[in-house]
Amino acid sequence: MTPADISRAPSGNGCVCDRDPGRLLDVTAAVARAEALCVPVGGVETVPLADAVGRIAAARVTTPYPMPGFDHAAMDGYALSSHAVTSSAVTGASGPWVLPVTGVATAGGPGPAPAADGTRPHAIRILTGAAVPAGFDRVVAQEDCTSTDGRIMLRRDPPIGAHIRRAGEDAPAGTVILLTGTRIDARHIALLAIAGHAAVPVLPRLRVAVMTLGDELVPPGQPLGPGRIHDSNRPMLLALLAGPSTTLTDLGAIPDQAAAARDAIAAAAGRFDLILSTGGASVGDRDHLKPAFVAAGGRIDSWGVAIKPGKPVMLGRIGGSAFLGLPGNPVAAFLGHELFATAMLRRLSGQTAGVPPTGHAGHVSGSALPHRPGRTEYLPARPDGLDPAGRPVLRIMGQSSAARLMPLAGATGFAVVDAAAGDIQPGDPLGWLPFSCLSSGLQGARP
Ligand SMILES: Nc1nc2c(c(=O)[nH]1)N[C@H]1C(S)=C(S)[C@@H](COP(=O)(O)OP(=O)(O)OC[C@H]3O[C@@H](n4cnc5c(N)ncnc54)[C@H](O)[C@@H]3O)O[C@H]1N2
Ligand code: MOO
Repeated sequence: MTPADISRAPSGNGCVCDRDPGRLLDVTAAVARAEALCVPVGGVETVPLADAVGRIAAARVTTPYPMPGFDHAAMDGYALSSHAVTSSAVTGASGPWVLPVTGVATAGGPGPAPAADGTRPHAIRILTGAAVPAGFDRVVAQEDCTSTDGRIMLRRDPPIGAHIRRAGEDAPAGTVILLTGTRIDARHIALLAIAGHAAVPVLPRLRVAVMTLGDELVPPGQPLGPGRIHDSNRPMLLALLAGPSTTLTDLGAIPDQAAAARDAIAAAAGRFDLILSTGGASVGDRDHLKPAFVAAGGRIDSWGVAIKPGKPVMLGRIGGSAFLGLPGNPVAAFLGHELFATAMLRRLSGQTAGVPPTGHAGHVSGSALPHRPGRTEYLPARPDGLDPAGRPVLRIMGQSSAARLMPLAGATGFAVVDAAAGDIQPGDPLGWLPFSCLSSGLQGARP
């Protein structure tokens, strides 16, 4: 196909998709479509625990043991035998009681030897973590008794089970300790380790590629000519996407030429689970993304989402890859990652939904904000205390713009203005979408 042919392929609002091309998609519907373009990856790798942080569990894992594995002392002190009845409720007597101490149990130690004369001890010394020997049913902390000449004197009456952690009280043997689709973090590593698992089944890394479109783009470190800018979207997206569960490929900056965009997209098709681009997504004469994508053999699912910033988003599939075409404006590209790329990566890795695209409810605006009904608007913001009614307040970081990186850098998430809302007054409700790079990122798991 020649560049002239490519320029005749669908452009502007004329996407190859099954909806009214003149209408913008609602953000929740657009995220659902983005997810639906992604087929969960198969396959399993087994990795040692040391390499498992950030990977996605490919199967559920159970504990072969009860956790804890045996009854053990929760305090340093003395274990009392079940026949050393001290309770005033049982004996009618009241303390203090004096008991001989005739053995010792330490964590990991063999425990007290049986008495040669067959007598049954009343009390043994026991240290935190030591198995409670058979026949003992209470532990008294050493602070709660006095010890002299191999005897202890108790003033208080420890109830049955005092300071004993029971076998299986955390989880019985066979309990599922890791769900398929969980993004593994330090807590899961601890669970796997205590259950004796040295390795864990995880999904293969997701293959993700990033390209930027634009004649004006110059890599950081190289001199700028007139009208040129340093490419910030590609390093930003690569930084957002970097992690143990992805293998990233930098496809570089592609000039604003239809054939160059087509060739770059065709060369990437099918080699990755997800391909992201920024720029060239709008309706200008040099915005080649849509026609080039079609010319490369891609199927456009949808184009145009009712969000601000970042309206000209293209979703599609090409050669087995899901494709996300984001606008060039840096805040729009960042938001597109938060809304669409994170949802697509979750679906590819078999995870359940994370934060809804309209954010968590319950927050309010700290200031008046102009808003025209139509698009869901995302404003860089940060939490700023509670209002008199106890509701969390969001402070907007500077004037709204699709291109200003400074407010974004000062924010910890997006305040979300409902598409149907008019101008916002202080105290009006806003959604809250924390940045994925500040939280644990991909969330949720399926059983
Ligand atoms: N007539 C219309 N014009 C525009 C519309 C529209 O509906 N009608 N939509 C506007 C909206 S909304 C957006 S968003 C932009 C997005 O357009 P593109 O995706 O084609 O992006 P570009 O034009 O290529 O770039 C926009 C802006 O961002 C800068 N940029 C691009 N790439 C990078 C990068 N990798 N790193 C840093 N900055 C980048 C670029 O220089 C431009 O300033 O279109 C509106 N126009
Ligand atoms: O919706 Mo586009 O990202 O402003 O300016």
